[in-house]
Formats: sequence, structure tokens, C-alpha cells
Amino acid sequence: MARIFIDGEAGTTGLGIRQRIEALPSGLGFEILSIDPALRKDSEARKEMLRQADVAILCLPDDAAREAVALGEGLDVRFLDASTAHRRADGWVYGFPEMDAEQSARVAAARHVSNPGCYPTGAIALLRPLVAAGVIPADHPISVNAVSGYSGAGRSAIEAHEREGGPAFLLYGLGLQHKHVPEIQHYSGLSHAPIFVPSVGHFAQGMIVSIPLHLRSLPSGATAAEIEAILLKAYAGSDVVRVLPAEPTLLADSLAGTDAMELRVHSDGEKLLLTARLDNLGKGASGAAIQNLRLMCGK
Ligand SMILES: NC(=O)C1=CN([C@@H]2O[C@H](COP(=O)(O)OP(=O)(O)OC[C@H]3O[C@@H](n4cnc5c(N)ncnc54)[C@H](OP(=O)(O)O)[C@@H]3O)[C@@H](O)[C@H]2O)C=CC1
Ligand SMILES: CC(=O)N[C@@H](CCC(=O)OP(=O)(O)O)C(=O)O
Repeated sequence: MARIFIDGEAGTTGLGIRQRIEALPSGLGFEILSIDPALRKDSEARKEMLRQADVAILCLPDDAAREAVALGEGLDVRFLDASTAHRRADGWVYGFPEMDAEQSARVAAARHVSNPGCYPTGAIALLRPLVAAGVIPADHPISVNAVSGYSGAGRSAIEAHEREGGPAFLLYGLGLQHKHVPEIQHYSGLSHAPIFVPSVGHFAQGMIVSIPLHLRSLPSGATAAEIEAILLKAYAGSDVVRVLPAEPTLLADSLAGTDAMELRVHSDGEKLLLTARLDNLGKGASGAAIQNLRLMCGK
């Protein structure tokens, strides 16, 4: 039996994790420990839950996630953090099991696992194998464009969108310093920060991350077919990340409600557009957390 405390269980990511754990076969032996909702922000009550839990999943703002880890000091509890707080912290394992051949084993053995960000999941999945293969030089100037469903901004933004309506399409992060930039750079293996242009559309769940490349700018001289072959090989063993043929159009929300991610290479022979499609709440958050939790608990 693995006892799981979801700190932030009533939030968007927390609820998605709870529903996914409840949908797992009971034979897997997960038990959810729920805090009294009236005490959900009470440090002593949270500490007591941490004392009882085998794994605490943090679905909290960054500061509250750091506080939870401090509350767990000296206790026999492992952490899986969905926030941005520990994505590049020492002693934390990055919870992207498909990232390389050893990453699943690292997640399984870790005491502290950081769940990847939704946008970085798409960007790193596309870039990392190509940088590692030498097809994209580590210092190549990279741009990452992305659109997310509005659920990416958490419960209060969802309620505001659904109550008052929201912008049809909003470009943001225009200071070019979005919180996901360091994570994308680091785990993609880039030596310089990419230009990252996020946007949010008036749909609840879904995401497309796209990366344009001019083939003539790649010193490797790689073709679109060679690039696709590298991605196919990198994810050949995965039933979550799939590399699929190019499409003339892509809808951002067609994977909503699933935990899969689709990668594509679009090209006219001279230029390339790499795309990743996922559900920001699925492989971008709660679905990835379940994948990591199962690895951590050997289930
Ligand atoms: N939504 C998404 O697409 C993704 C989100 N994430 C990350 O997951 C984390 C949670 O995000 P999300 O679920 O969207 O956010 P929500 O705002 O929907 O949920 C956050 C939850 O945390 C609770 N909370 C806030 N402060 C405290 C505290 N001090 N102690 C205990 N509980 C607290 C909130 O309660 P209350 O509402 O009562 O204040 C709420 O239930 C964030 O760090 C986010 O960056 C990661 C990937 C994608
Ligand atoms: C649409 C929207 O607002 N998205 C959020 C990112 C989602 C999120 O919460 O970030 P993590 O995945 O790192 O936790 C943002 O841009 O701040």
C-alpha cells in the first residue's frame, strides 16, 4: 500500500491527479490521504499528513511547495512537486521519464521528483534528442512558440474565463523572461536561452508547442526525414510520446482529456516546423504526475 497526500488537492492539477489515482485498479494499492478542507493551509495539519504519507504530491503555488518541503524535513516522505519551485534544484530528479534511457530508473529511485512544466514538456521533447544527436548545435538560436488552454493558469483564471469570458487569444510573456525559459534551456541542452512566446486561447485544455527551423541554418545539413528519424528512435519505446506524420493543420485541444503527447516534423524541404501537441493538464501536469508516481512506487 502506498499512502498519497495531494497537497493542493482541490486545485486544478490536484483534482486531476486525484481523479486519475481513483481510476487506477484498486489492486495497485494506492490510498489517498485527504486533509480536512478547512485546514488545507494549516502548517501543522499539513505536516501531520506528511508524517502519514509515503509520497506527497505538491499541487501548489511555488512558495507553498517550498514550505511543504521544509515541513517534511526529517520525515520519511518522498515528494513529487508539480510546481516550478524545484525544476532545476539540486537533489531533485526531473520527472520526464522519456528524456533519456536512464530517466525512468532515476525517477523510480528518487526521494524528490520535480514534475516538468507543461510548455517545457513539448519543447524539451522536440529539442533534446536533436541537440544530443548534434543535428541542432547547442548554441543554435532557438524560438519556441506555444498556445495553451486557459486551464494552464489555475483555478481562479478558469473561473474568471468561464464567468466573464476571456480573451479569444492572448500573447503574453512579452518581456521574454517567462518562468519556463531556464527549464527549457537546461533540459534541452541549449547553451543560450531560447525566445519563448507563450499564448493562451479561449479553450479550456490543450496545447501546441512549435519550433521553426531553417534547414540551411543547421551546420549538420540534416534533412527533415533524418530529423524525424531521430525523434522516432528517441521515443520508439514510449506509449505516451508518439511521433506521427505531418498534418496540414493542427487543433490545439484534440488531446484534451488524454495523457499522450504527439510530435510532428512539418517541412517543405527547406524549412521545418517541429510541433508537440498535448493536454496541458494531462502530459503537461496531472498525467505526467501519475506516470512519475507509478515509477516512484514501482506500480
Ligand atoms: N494548470 C496547469 O496547466 C499546470 C499547473 N502546474 C503547476 O501546478 C501547481 C498548481 O497549479 P494549478 O492546479 O493550476 O493551480 P490552482 O490555483 O488550480 O490550485 C492551487 C491549489 O493550491 C491551494 N493552495 C494555495 N496556497 C496554499 C497553501 N499555502 N497551502 C495549501 N494549499 C494551498 C489552492 O487553494 P485555494 O484555491 O483555496 O487558495 C488551490 O487549491 C502550480 O505550481 C502550477 O504552476 C503545472 C503544470 C501545468
Ligand atoms: C496559460 C498559462 O497561464 N500557463 C502558465 C503555465 C502553466 C503553469 O502553471 O506552469 P507550470 O507548468 O510550470 O507549472 C503560465 O504561463 O504561467
